[in-house]
Amino acid sequence: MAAEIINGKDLAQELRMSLKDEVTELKQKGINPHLTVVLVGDNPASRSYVKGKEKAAAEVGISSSVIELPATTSEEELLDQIHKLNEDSVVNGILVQLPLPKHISEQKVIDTINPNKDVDGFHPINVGKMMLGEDTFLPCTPYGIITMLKSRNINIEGKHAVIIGRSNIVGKPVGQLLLNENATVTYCHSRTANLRELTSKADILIVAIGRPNAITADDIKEGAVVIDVGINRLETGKLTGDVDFNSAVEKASYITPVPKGVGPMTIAMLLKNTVKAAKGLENR
Ligand SMILES: Nc1nc2c(c(=O)[nH]1)N[C@@H](CN(C=O)c1ccc(C(=O)N[C@@H](CCC(=O)O)C(=O)O)cc1)CN2
Repeated sequence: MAAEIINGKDLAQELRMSLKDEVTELKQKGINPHLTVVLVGDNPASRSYVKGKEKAAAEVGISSSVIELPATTSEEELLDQIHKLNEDSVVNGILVQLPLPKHISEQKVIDTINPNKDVDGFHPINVGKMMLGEDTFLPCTPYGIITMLKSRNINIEGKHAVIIGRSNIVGKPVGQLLLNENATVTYCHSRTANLRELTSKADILIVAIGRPNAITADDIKEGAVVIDVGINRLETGKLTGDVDFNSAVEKASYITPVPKGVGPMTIAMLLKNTVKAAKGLENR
């Protein structure tokens, strides 16, 4: 039987609707969540993601501002900008769109963001808290993946989760979040030997390779849950994931599509983190 498709676009829409109610209540208490996104350079994909973030924020009543800086911006100028945003009491959430131009250290920039405004959940303090299982801002894509699994009551505890990819944004943190839910986690990456031997044992397979259709039905176990994090733009203009959807859908129990899978959830979780950041102020 073909897998159930977990539609991230629909789930993200549901989440936005419930966030909208929460934001309305916060505003009645005088709390106005505000997100500031910093975009450096003119990467068309980044620009389009930032537009998506602005639109989604407006939909739930979160005010947002975008600071656009040229690709020639120096690291020092960017860090100065972050310091200003850290000090600005109107701003609850700060997000620096990645990737940054090569001459700027992404880690230095992330380290400079006030951890209480780090709605991406990338600051080392927030990463540490996540590892310890403490309440914190969770990175948006991994948080979206866990939310997708929970939306279908997919059992994580005791399951073997295999992650392909070890980026700081997706691979590493999603493995940690699954471990926090008592999964047994295996990380695979470009140097992994016998990849198929590992992927074919996965109850939950998270694919974040960055190569179109790299994983096919032959790589997965019958009944596996397959989460495709890849977003690859083909020469034809078509968007495709890292998983060969047409073959995998016949073997998996659940699968996420691309587009309309994990991508929209990334933005929904960012809004959730921004509301959390604004609520933090209430408790101080
Ligand atoms: N500071 C950050 N930078 C980046 C992050 C991040 O979480 N924080 N993640 C990615 C990009 N990203 C959000 O920033 C993102 C990627 C994809 C989507 C999305 O909705 N994709 C759609 C398709 C959109 C299209 O047509 O191109 C989908 O999958 O349906 C949203 C956000 C890297 N940078």
